Amino acid sequence: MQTDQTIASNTDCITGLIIAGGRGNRMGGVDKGLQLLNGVAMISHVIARLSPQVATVIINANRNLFDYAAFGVPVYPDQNDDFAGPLAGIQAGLRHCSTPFLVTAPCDSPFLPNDLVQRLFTALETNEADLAVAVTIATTDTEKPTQAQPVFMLLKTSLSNGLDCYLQEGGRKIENWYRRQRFVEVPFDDTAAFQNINTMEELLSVSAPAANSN
Ligand SMILES: Nc1nc2c(ncn2[C@@H]2O[C@H](COP(=O)(O)OP(=O)(O)OP(=O)(O)O)[C@@H](O)[C@H]2O)c(=O)[nH]1
Ligand SMILES: [Mg+2]
Repeated sequence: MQTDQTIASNTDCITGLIIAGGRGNRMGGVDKGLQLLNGVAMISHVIARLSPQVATVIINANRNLFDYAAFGVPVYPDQNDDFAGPLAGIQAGLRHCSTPFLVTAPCDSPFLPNDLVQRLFTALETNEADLAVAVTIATTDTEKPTQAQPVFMLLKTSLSNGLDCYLQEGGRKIENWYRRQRFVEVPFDDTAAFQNINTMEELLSVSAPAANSN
């Protein structure tokens, strides 16, 4: 059984990487992590949720690096400036990670679960995997029964060289990469916690309930 002490020591060996290196095309090309949600930058919501779950937090961003640095955590851009996708952000995170594990989360999912890291870590250890990925379970019959949430993953830092090779060879798809590893998919039934904000309409619609709530 997992005690408070083992959970605390697990936290010590995990760095949290918030990936904010995208172009934000669907939001009109803005830097999504810096957009305000209920008066606070989206990345601030992610930092607040993730930091209690890890030893230290780092940010991957490709624009407005000084603005991101103002949140008080180290900021690292992708190795190249070709916007190669989230795996390039994970590569940057792995390069600057000094713990044996890295957990990743995107900057545009401000409601991520408070038990994300603990559940990914437990599944990784139990299954003797090198990588654990969150998967959400659909609540209605009409949706796909499960949906991988691959930007939410916990991985061993030792996968860094293999990821370098995959990117070097032109690999870009995060699912294709993680499926080549010893991986485990970890089901989460709270789909709302993984809500992803990609457009201005979505940003406004998630702000509204909080503003109207009593
Ligand atoms: N480091 C890095 N992260 C990226 C890149 N492209 C996307 N991401 C990140 O991957 C995650 C999911 O991407 P999207 O939601 O599609 O974000 P996006 O690419 O900024 O948005 P769109 O341009 O509208 O697709 C977010 O955390 C993005 O910041 C990239 O080229 N480099
Ligand atoms: Mg997104």
